[in-house]
Amino acid sequence: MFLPAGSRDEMGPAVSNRFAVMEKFRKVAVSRGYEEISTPVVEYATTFTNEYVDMKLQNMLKWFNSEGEIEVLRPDWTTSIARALSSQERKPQKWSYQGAVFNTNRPGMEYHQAGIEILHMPSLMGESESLLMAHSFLTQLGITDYAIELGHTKLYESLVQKLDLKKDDAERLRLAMHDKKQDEVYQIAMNNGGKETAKELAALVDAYGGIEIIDEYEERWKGREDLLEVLAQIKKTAQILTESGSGHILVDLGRVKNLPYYSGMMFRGFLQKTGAVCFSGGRYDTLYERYGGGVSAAGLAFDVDVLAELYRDESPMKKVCILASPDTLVYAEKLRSSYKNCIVDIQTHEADLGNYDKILEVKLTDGKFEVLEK
Ligand SMILES: N[C@@H](Cc1c[nH]c[nH+]1)C(=O)O
Repeated sequence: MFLPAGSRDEMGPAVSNRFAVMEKFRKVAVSRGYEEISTPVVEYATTFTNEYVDMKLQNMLKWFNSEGEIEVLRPDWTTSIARALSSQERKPQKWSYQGAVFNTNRPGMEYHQAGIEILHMPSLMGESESLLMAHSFLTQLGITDYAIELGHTKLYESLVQKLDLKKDDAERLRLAMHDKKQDEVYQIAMNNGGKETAKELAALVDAYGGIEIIDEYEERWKGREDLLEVLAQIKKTAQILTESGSGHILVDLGRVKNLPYYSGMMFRGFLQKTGAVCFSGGRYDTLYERYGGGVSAAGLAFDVDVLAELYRDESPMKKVCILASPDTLVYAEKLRSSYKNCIVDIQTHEADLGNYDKILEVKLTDGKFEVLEK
């Protein structure tokens, strides 16, 4: 009633689990050599709607500023970070970040990401590091049953090039491909070009599953060096991940971009229990063209809300409660230091005492302090 539709308050474990996930992320990122970056939550809309990024204004939380320019609440970290880093030296860089992103399409409008961006690293190094970092972070969170899905923008895009598609049809086809609507993909392709391409694209809808799909497509695409090169990249990445003990690997050769700026390999992490996407990312070299020249760039972002929902503290601290009054508070405060690595909560008798491992009461009788265990 007192909040705009979609906005919500959070309290208790929903908040503490999120912070716990964020703390673990920070530890892993810092230990792998990432520097930290933060950009403002309010940006110009054009940072995200320009032709290089091409995100949809309709999904952004926006208003006019006093000069009549549209400002938005950050809908995407990757684009903001590209803006912020556009004038940096051209040498390998690894950045990590965490915070809210806003999108009117999502329930709650505000959601939380923790992510990494890797710049000026040779091809495959950025992709592999992103995924190895994901593995290491998920392992720290105790999540081992997840799958990594690998795809690449160039497969679908090079097949579609053979069609003569207007902008609207191109978007319809992309959506049909994204939703894996095979009949619709076939029809749109048929109406805009040749039967051969329609058949190839329809088949690509099903090119989803274990890594062995690559072998099948190596046969199918014999002689098409550009496509074979992409398959080789996916295969090499899968091999690096498998040899490093990372999650179960899947490929989706028919995957289309979920964000307009991807320009190479794309990846997602799925939790096997729920099927939820817990991270998403890819290569996006062309995003930097807006700022004067492409840059080798890859990264990914974790959905902190999805991870927080799963989070369980494996070794929770013991909870000690000390019951005190204004007369015994100073003594109780000193008593805290006797309980190292514990949560020490000073409370009064009105507190709910059901949730502690130990309850003590400080009593003052005839000028003497006494500690009683309850
Ligand atoms: N910004 C992307 C994730 C990403 C980070 N770097 C590259 N991609 C997203 O929100 O899904």
